[in-house]
Amino acid sequence: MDLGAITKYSALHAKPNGLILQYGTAGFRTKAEHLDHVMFRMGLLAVLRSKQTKSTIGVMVTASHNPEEDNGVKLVDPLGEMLAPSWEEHATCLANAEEQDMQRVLIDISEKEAVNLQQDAFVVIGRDTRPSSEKLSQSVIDGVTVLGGQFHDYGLLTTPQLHYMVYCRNTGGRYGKATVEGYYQKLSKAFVELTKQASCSGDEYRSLKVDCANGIGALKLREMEHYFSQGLSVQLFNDGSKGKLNHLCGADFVKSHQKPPQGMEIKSNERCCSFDGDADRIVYYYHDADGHFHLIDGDKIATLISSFLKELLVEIGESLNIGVVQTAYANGSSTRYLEEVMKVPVYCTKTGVKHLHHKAQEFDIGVYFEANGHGTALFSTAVEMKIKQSAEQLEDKKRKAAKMLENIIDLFNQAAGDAISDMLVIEAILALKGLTVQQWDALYTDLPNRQLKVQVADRRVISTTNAERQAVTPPGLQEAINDLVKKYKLSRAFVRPSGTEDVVRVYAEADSQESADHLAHEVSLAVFQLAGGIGERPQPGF
Ligand SMILES: CC(=O)N[C@H]1[C@@H](OP(=O)(O)O)O[C@H](CO)[C@@H](O)[C@@H]1O
Ligand SMILES: [Mg+2]
Repeated sequence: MDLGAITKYSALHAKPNGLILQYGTAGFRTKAEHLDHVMFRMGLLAVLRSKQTKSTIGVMVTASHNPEEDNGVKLVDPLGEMLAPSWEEHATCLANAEEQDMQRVLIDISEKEAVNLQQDAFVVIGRDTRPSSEKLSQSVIDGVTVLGGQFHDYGLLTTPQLHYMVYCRNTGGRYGKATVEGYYQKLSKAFVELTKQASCSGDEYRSLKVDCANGIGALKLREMEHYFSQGLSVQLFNDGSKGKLNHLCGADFVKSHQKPPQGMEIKSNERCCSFDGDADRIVYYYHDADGHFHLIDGDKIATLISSFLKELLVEIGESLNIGVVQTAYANGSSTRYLEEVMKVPVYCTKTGVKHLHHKAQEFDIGVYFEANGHGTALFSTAVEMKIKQSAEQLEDKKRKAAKMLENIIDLFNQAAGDAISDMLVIEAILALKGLTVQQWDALYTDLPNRQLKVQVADRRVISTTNAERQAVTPPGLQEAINDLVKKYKLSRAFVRPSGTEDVVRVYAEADSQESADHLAHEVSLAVFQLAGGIGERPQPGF
């Protein structure tokens, strides 16, 4: 470690005095102008992690669905997954060290993690389309080079594409080729094969309107579209040519406001979807003949996918264990449908995809989705091998189903939730099953629900248990919630401190929108009173 060089370069990426940031659910995220030193230091950290794991590590510069002025950074571990929790702590320490303490913190991390500093390091970098991203990714590169690491800068990429690259590079190309071209080819080949097998859907089903949140998804989908145009034609909206990133559009806007994005004209019963700013989330929606908006969120996507996979397994005659992983935000109707109608076991984890991803790895086939549309399906190596064999050995109908499953496996991005990959999976399933968007929506009816935010002095006063569904502290809060929930039918409510914003989130659902709204409001008041609310008391009405 050339400590002299590190100190010299670090001074060029100086940390603003007193600024403290946390490596949160999705890495560091804040106003772009506060992030230069964090980027440089994450370049350093990625080199240490790469040396320690003897693998390629990824660094993604993005702030996903946040406003255009924000930015962020996260590290991607060897198999394309999120950074290990112990390294999240190192990331926080390193990002917050004052200039004069930097060297010591770097040495501490190296010693604690037994990093062999003589080991080679390789880091791959990607960035989204924010105006600040190019310069910030250059700061990451500065950090990588000053510690003697080698790197490949992919430039503009969706977040899941970067996860894919890392996974490919660390598995000797078995997962796919670590190029954008390789990504397009792998997914498109699987998709076109699948749609060729679809007999029951006419051309009218094969087109889709896509709101790209004025982000990277637009660029990448445009590059990719001709690879799969045989199976699907996409019409892009909010492609970044005029609107602002994530402003009044994108998956997060559509899900949280439960209304269509601006800048997209929707005719009744047309199938539409929205990506978020870095294209790792997707939600679907349509207007019915009466002009009512219908949202099809991550829960319904998980239901469509898991029911299709289950049907294929039955046809092939394989009894593999399949599980669905959700968070407390999953609509109660979806959980009930999965468990009672589909007879699929459902598990609930804490919020944040890393928790869902890890749980999903426990099954032969694990399908995980957050209600907001971030998710994918994971297949164990044994399952992949078994299905490949079946696709060659079995007879006729069974072989056809095995072949279909083989292609579906290839179509999923198993490194991370991926809007483009999920979109193609959904389109393939709808085509193969001959389902319209309305028929898909009709699988079950969502319980009306409401999400609210409450400002408190210190959100850490709220601690939770049971996958965040019950509050342990402050005293009396859970009892108050229990009493309120009892007043409504089919009701459920919980509160938790957000991991990405300085707020407490309140979630409520009940048998009518009015009840869900009332319950959410009453729970907000309880939080305000018992957990140190600040500012104006929560007001009714939305
Ligand atoms: C209710 C909700 O949607 N929460 C989001 C949000 O986390 P919070 O910890 O709730 O702020 O951002 C996370 C990162 O993008 C995402 O994983 C999660 O689902
Ligand atoms: Mg995102």
